[in-house]
Amino acid sequence: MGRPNVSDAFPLLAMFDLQGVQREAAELAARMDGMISSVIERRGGNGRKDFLQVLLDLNRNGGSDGESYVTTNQVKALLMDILVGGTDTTSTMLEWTMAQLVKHPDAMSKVYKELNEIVGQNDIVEESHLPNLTYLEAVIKETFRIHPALPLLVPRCPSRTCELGGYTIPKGTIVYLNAYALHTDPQLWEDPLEFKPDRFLSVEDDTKFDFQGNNFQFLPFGSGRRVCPGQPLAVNTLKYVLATLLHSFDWKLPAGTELELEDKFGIVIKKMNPLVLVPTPRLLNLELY
Ligand code: HEM
Repeated sequence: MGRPNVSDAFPLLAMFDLQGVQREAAELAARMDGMISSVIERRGGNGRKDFLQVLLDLNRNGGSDGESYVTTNQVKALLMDILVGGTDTTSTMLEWTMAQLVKHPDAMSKVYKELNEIVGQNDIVEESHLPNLTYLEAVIKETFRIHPALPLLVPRCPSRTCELGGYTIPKGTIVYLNAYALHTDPQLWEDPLEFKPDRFLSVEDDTKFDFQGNNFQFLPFGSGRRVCPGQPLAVNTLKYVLATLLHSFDWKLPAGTELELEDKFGIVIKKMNPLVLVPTPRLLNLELY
């Protein structure tokens, strides 16, 4: 799954399902539905208060207002959204960020310096450190700029004919928005293909390039009403996992190997070859591991 489907670009071909994507998707959806149903059945009412339990309580008892009720199918759809939307994207971005840091030792040293200052080598990374890791955040933004996980975002389809930038877009047209082209447009970015995290630190207004899609120059999570609903979770997870991996270990390529940054075309743009790195502990107190 996750590969491009020719029927998305040529809807007339959809009925033929030339690549078998629709059939495969239906089979996978049925398997995932089975998996999620069994998780829900096994959960019962064991008092754990996590996201699933909140949804199940709403499903079984309704909200405190007696109205905010969710159906079992809605619970399943939400879990499916998190699994499908949140796993490949986050792990892919983690891999790209580590690859860019290994490729750019200057940036890597600055991340280590920041971690030493903010966290310290006698401590482990806590959620409270994350807002102060500003250089790491710039590294993440620069990686998102050069490697947006979903370079064409989610396709749009206007429900009525509209005018946009002097073009008429007929009702029902499938519109793709090329975020990668915006992220690497030489009219918008200086040295667009160079990895330069500092560009995000030198802007005076730090909300100029936030992750929320308010600036059409930078759309790693899309924009508007289809903007990624998992954005805050994704950014915090990425920051926390990266900070912990980098703070705890030095990372080197295995001897005799070279790093390449080739990508593989798909709905989520992944590295062509998986990144392989060798970790060496760097914390002063081994009990922290
Ligand atoms: C680094 C991680 C992630 C990246 C780069 C990413 C990126 C995106 C992008 C670009 C879109 C399309 C937005 C648009 O077209 O305007 C999207 C949609 C979506 N994302 Fe994410 N996402 C990430 C993590 C997550 C997580 C953790 C979740 C769930 C917990 C999630 C759930 C979704 C869903 C459900 C949609 C579809 C929204 C809709 O069509 O209305 N994503 N994501």
